[in-house]
Amino acid sequence: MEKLCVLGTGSWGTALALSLAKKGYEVVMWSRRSEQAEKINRTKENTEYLPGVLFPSNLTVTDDIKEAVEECKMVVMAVPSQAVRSLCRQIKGIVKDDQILVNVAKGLEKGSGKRLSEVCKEELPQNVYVMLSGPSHAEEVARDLPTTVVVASEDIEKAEIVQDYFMSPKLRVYTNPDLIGVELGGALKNIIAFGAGICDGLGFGDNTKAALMTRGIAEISRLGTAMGAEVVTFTGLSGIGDLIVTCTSMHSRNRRAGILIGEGYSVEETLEKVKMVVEGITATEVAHDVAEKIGVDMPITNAIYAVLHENVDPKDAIVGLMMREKKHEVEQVGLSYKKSSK
Ligand SMILES: NC(=O)C1=CN([C@@H]2O[C@H](COP(=O)(O)OP(=O)(O)OC[C@H]3O[C@@H](n4cnc5c(N)ncnc54)[C@H](OP(=O)(O)O)[C@@H]3O)[C@@H](O)[C@H]2O)C=CC1
Ligand SMILES: O=C(CO)COP(=O)(O)O
Repeated sequence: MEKLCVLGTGSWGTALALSLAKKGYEVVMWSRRSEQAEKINRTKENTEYLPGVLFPSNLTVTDDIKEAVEECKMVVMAVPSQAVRSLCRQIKGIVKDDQILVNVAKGLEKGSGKRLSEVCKEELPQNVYVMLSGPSHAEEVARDLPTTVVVASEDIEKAEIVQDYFMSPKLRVYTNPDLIGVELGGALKNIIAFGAGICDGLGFGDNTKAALMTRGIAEISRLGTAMGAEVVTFTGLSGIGDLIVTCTSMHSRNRRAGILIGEGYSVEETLEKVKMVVEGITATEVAHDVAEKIGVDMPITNAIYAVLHENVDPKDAIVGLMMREKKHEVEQVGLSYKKSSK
C-alpha cells in the first residue's frame, strides 16, 4: 500500500486524508499536538475539527513530522496560510527533492504579500509545488458528497500525478496551469465571503449578496490579472465556483465570521466563537496593501478593511459602496462605448 501524508489535522486536512484513505493509500497525518494525535488514534475520530466521521484503519496520526513525511511521493500541507512558511522550515532537511508539495491553504503571506507558492519556493526551492483549490467544504467532502476541485502547478505533469491521487467517484479533480490565478482566486474569495456574511448579519437580502458576489469577482479579476493571472481562471472552480460556495454556505468560517461582525460582535469575540481559521480577515489586510501598492481599485476589499481597521460601521461601509462615483459595468466595454459615441 503506497504511503501518503497530510500535515495538519484541522478540518480540511482531515477531510482530504479521509478521501485518500478511502482510496486505499496508507495515510499518515501529522499533528503538532501529541495529545491530539493520541486521542484521534484512540477514538478513530477527529472530534475537535470534524466530528461524526470515523477513521479507517489505514489512516493514522503521528506527532513526529519525520515519520509522517518520509517515503511519501506526495506531501499535503493543510495548515493556515500564515503557518505555511514555518511548516516548510520544519520539513526542510526531512523532505526529499522528488517529493511533491501540495498546498491546500488559501491565502497570501501577511507582511510580504507573497503568494504561498512563492513562500514555498523560497523555503524549499527543489520541490515541485502544486496548489489544490476549488469549492470544497471539508464537512461535505468528508461525507462523500460529490465535489470538484482543481490542482494547479507550473509543472502540469506533477499536477496530473496529484490529480490521480485524489480523483475518486466522489471527488472530481481538474488540472490548471495558471497557478497564479488559482492561488489568487482561493485567497481573495475569502474576503468577499466575509463581506457576504457581514451583509447577512446586517439583515440584507439576496439582491445584496448577488451584487457583492458579482462585483466581488470583478475586483478579484482586476487584482488577479494585474498580478499575472489569466482572467479565464476566475470563471472556473477556483474563482467563481469557490466564491459561490463560500458566500452561500453555513459551513464557511469566513461567512460565519462576517455574520457575527454584522451582528455587532468584535473581531476578537468573532474569532473566539468561530474557533477555526478565518483566512478572509488577514487576506483583506494583505489585498488592501498589495492593491494600493500596484494601483488597483478594490472598493469592496477597501470597505471591509475600513470596517476591520478604521472603526467604520458596516452599515456606513455599504452606503459608501453604493454611493461611489457612477461607472460602466464592464470597464473595457465602457471605454469602447464612449469612444464610438463621440
Ligand atoms: N475547511 C475547509 O473546508 C477548507 C479549508 N481550506 C483551507 O485550508 C487551510 C487550513 O484550513 P482548515 O483545515 O480548515 O483549518 P483549521 O482551523 O480547521 O485547522 C488548522 C490546522 O492547522 C494546524 N496549525 C495551525 N497553526 C499551525 C502551525 N503554526 N504549525 C503547524 N500546524 C498549525 C492546527 O493545529 P492546532 O489544532 O494545534 O491549532 C490545525 O490542525 C486554510 O487556508 C483554509 O482556507 C481550503 C478548502 C476547504
Ligand atoms: O475554502 C473553502 C471552501 O472551498 C472553505 O471556506 P471557509 O474557510 O470560509 O470555511
